[in-house]
Amino acid sequence: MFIEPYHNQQQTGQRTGWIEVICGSMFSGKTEELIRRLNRARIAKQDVKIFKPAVDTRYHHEDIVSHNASSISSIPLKDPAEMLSLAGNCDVVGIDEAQFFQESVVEVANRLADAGKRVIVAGLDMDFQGKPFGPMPSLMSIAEYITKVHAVCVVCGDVANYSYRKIPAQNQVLLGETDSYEARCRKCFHT
Ligand SMILES: Nc1ncnc2c1ncn2[C@@H]1O[C@H](COP(=O)(O)OP(=O)(O)O)[C@@H](O)[C@H]1O
Ligand SMILES: Cc1cn([C@H]2C[C@H](O)[C@@H](COP(=O)(O)O)O2)c(=O)[nH]c1=O
Ligand SMILES: [Zn+2]
Repeated sequence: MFIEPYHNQQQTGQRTGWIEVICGSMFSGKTEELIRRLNRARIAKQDVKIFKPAVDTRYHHEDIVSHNASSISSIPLKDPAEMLSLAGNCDVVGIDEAQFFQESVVEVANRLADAGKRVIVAGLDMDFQGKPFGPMPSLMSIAEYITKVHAVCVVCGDVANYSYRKIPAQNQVLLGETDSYEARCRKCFHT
């Protein structure tokens, strides 16, 4: 269980920012974990801003919705640079489906953290071919904290870290859920 780190701000008088990445396959609980952390921040009376790529219209145009139907409202964006102005004076920035943003989201996350904000990023670390997805490897490189969550392999019940595509499409971006994808372990992904 991830516990919010304690950052002593008394000594410097300045807020210290940082970046957390939540990664894993589809159905691994990334969105649930993101929502859990953001809800806890709100309980702590922190001002939270939440963003997702405009391309992700799967369950809802604006809300972030988990496969288990928990949800939180968010602002859909085409360009990650918009986060810099929209974040304003907030304490915490949440970003879901980060794999769909351009590489510039890496610089934006750094700038938000440098400005003293806690930045929590969730996204797929690998695509359906088992290849690193979009800006996720770079985001993991610059993050202070990384949490890899796991699904359950629907074939054998083992720990799953791959998103197996059930249909023949070869383009990297293809929105979908259980209709097009299933969580699989290493062995079942490759057989
Ligand atoms: N194969 C699976 N392994 C684990 N959870 C699954 C699986 N299939 C469906 N789920 C559901 O998905 C939920 C996680 O959803 P979500 O947080 O949206 O995951 P992610 O954002 O990583 O795709 C689980 O709590 C569970 O109810
Ligand atoms: C593996 C893979 C996934 N996608 C899409 C499918 C879903 O719409 C999202 C992932 O959502 P989740 O919250 O992690 O379940 O990404 C894709 O476009 N390409 C892929 O290779
Ligand atoms: Zn398996």
